[in-house]
Amino acid sequence: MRTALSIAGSDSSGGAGIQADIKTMTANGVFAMTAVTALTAQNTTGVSGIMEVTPAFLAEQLDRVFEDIFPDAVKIGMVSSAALIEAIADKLTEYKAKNIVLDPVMVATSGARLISEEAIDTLKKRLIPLAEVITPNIPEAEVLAGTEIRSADDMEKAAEQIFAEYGCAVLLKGGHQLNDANDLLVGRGVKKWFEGKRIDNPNTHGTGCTLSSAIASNLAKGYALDEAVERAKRYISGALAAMLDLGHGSGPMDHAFAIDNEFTAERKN
Ligand SMILES: Nc1ncnc2c1ncn2[C@@H]1O[C@H](COP(=O)(O)OP(=O)(O)O)[C@@H](O)[C@H]1O
Ligand SMILES: Cc1ncc(COP(=O)(O)O)c(N)n1
Repeated sequence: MRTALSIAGSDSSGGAGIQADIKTMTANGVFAMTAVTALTAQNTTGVSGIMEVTPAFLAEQLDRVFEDIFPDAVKIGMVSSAALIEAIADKLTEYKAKNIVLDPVMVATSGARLISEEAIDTLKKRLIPLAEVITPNIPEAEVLAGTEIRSADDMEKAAEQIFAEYGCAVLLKGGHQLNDANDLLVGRGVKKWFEGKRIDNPNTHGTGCTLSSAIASNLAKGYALDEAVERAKRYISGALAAMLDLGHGSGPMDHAFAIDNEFTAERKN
C-alpha cells in the first residue's frame, strides 16, 4: 500500500487540517500518517485558539515516521511559526523526502490568520524551494508574487512569476475568489487550466486541505503531476457535490462519497 504523510494542524471540528488530510488520503486508497504542528480549537464558524507544538517535538514526530515507514508523498499544511518551518525543512532535507505538496495556508476560510508575518519569509526561503508543487489560493499567490490578481490573465502572470522565482510548480486556485472553480497549473514545461464545474455549495471548510492531500495521494500512487491534479479536482468536486450540511458556519465536505469508487478501488496497486 502506498503511504502519505500530512504535516499540518489539527482542526477540532474535523473539516480541515490533519483531519481532512487523513480522510482524503484514506478515501483515495493511501495509508495516512501525520506530524501535528499545532492544535486548533475551531469549528465551522471560526478559530478561537491555537496551541503550537515545539519545533523539537515536531522534529521527533518526523524522525519516528521517516525512520520506519518512508512516505511516498508529503503534504504540508498549516505551519504557523518560522521555527516550525525550519524544523520541517531540516528534516525533509535530511531524509530526502519526495513528492512534497505544500499548501501555503495563511488565512482560514473563516478569516482567521494561521501564520505569523515573519514565518512567511521563512516559508519562502526554506520550504517552498523543497516542494514539487505549491497550491496557493488567490490571496496567498498575491503575497508570494507581490502582485494583485483580479483576472485569469493576472493568475497566469502571478503563477509564472512564482514558478520562475522558487522553481516549484504552482497550482493557483481560482476557487471561491474569482467566482469559478478553475485552477491553473504552471511548472516545468506545463501550463494548463483545470476547469472545475462550480458547485453551488457554501460549505467549503477544508477545500484547500482536501485538494492538496488528494494531489499528494495521487503522487504517492505514481501519477504524474498533471494527472494527480486532474484526479484531485474530480475528488473535491465529488466531496462538494455530496452536499453535506453540518454546523452553523461554512461546513465540511463529505469524504464518504468516495467509498468504494474509483479512488479506493486502486488501494491494492
Ligand atoms: N464551489 C466550488 N465548486 C467546485 N470547486 C470548488 C468550489 N470552491 C472551491 N473549489 C475548488 O476547491 C479547491 C480548493 O480551492 P480554494 O477553496 O480556493 O482553497 P482555499 O481553501 O485554500 O481557499 C480548488 O480546486 C477550487 O477550485
Ligand atoms: C488546522 C487548520 N489547517 C488549515 C485550515 C484552512 O482550511 P481551508 O482548507 O478551509 O483553507 C484550517 N481552517 N485549520
